[in-house]
Amino acid sequence: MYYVKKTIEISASHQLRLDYESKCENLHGHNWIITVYCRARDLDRNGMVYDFSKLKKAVTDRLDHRNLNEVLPFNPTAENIAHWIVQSIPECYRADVQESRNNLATYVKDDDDAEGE
Ligand SMILES: Nc1nc2c(c(=O)[nH]1)N=C([C@H](O)[C@H](O)COP(=O)(O)OP(=O)(O)OP(=O)(O)O)CN2
Ligand SMILES: [Zn+2]
Repeated sequence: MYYVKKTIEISASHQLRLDYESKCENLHGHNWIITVYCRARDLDRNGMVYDFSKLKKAVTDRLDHRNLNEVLPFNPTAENIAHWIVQSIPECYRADVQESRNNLATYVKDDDDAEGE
């Protein structure tokens, strides 16, 4: 199995919809660090699991310099964003979404989800 990992930095705002009072319900921004992990049993005809440039583009085109509430159809928590990235990129099995130095969420595809790879 081959593995690649790409780290991408984006700037984006969000506000969380929560069932308790929180400052995070106010619109605010982060310089997010997103790490995308991909794997493939075989390389493509270019000798790659997934082109690093294309991985960056897949994330930045959709999220960079955006209000995440406007471009994502779910509550934009770090966990939900990590899950969305894994679902959006077929070769991706894990995503780390870091809001700040202190806050990081990871989603890892279940083995059950990986059937048919
Ligand atoms: N499990 C999650 N908890 C929180 C999320 C999240 O996505 N998943 N997001 C937020 C907010 O986006 C907020 O920006 C971060 O809040 P907080 O940790 O309180 O930020 P601080 O800068 O005050 O915390 P430091 O510890 O000083 O970095 C909230 N929770
Ligand atoms: Zn936030």
